[in-house]
Amino acid sequence: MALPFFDHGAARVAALVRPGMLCAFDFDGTLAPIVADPAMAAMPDNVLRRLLMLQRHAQVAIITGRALADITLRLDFRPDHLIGNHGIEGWADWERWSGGYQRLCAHWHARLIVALRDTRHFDPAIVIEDKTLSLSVHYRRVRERRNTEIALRALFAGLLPEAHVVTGKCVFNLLPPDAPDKGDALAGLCARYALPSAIYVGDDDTDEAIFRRHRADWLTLRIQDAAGSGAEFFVPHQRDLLRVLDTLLTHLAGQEPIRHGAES
Ligand SMILES: O=P(O)(O)OC[C@H]1O[C@H](O[C@H]2O[C@H](CO)[C@@H](O)[C@H](O)[C@H]2O)[C@H](O)[C@@H](O)[C@@H]1O
Repeated sequence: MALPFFDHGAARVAALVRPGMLCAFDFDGTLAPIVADPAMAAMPDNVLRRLLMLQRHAQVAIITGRALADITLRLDFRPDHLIGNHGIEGWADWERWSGGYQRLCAHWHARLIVALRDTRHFDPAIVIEDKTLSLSVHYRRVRERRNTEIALRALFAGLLPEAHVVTGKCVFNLLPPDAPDKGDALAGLCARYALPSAIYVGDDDTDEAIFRRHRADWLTLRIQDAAGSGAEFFVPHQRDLLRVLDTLLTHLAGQEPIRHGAES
């Protein structure tokens, strides 16, 4: 069970936070507030300012479910590491071995487009986000979410080869079954760059691939607690991210916390 970060996290932060560590974040719902239209998601300036300050003392990574082509356009800074498509995209050699994933996703995409044309069974507000190496099937704007979830799950169960389906916020993510996940991505970064420790902040089921690893050199934090989450700590709201970043800055740089308020 995850513990409230601001009540119970101090000792772990003091033990793990040190210069040169990795500070890694999910994007949607973590660095950027959730909005109804995925195309409108953006990181607020007060988050950007803190990430830039963090980069003076630590390496900053973003590990997102979005495609790299998409996330790159949404960032006004260059993170030290950027991994897309839930852990698949962004490695030095990923293009060499990702052709199979592209073909698989193109095949699923074609099947889903045909099936979703049947508006007796599927709400026309369902939207497929084609990310080349994975698909996201969004249903935020449908009339009946519960029925839509049931109908979509039945549709996905008929896909061959079978997809690895990860739920999210009004979305089903369809991933190649043998693809690396976010846990592999974070472990890969730590190993490749010999990083002394890592903190990871995420908000979603796709981040559980990191949370459930329970490594002593990782501190994991979920935005909004969830039953069964493997995260070590949680904070209740996305807006609490600012205080989390300030806590890290205070430990990394001995910096006075930034005042919270309208101008923060
Ligand atoms: O791993 P993440 O960076 O959190 O990406 C997860 C998915 O985020 C996006 O969808 C979610 O955010 C949208 C914007 O706030 C929201 O409209 C949608 O309902 C959410 O599911 C993104 O569109 C997906 O590709 C990511 O997989």
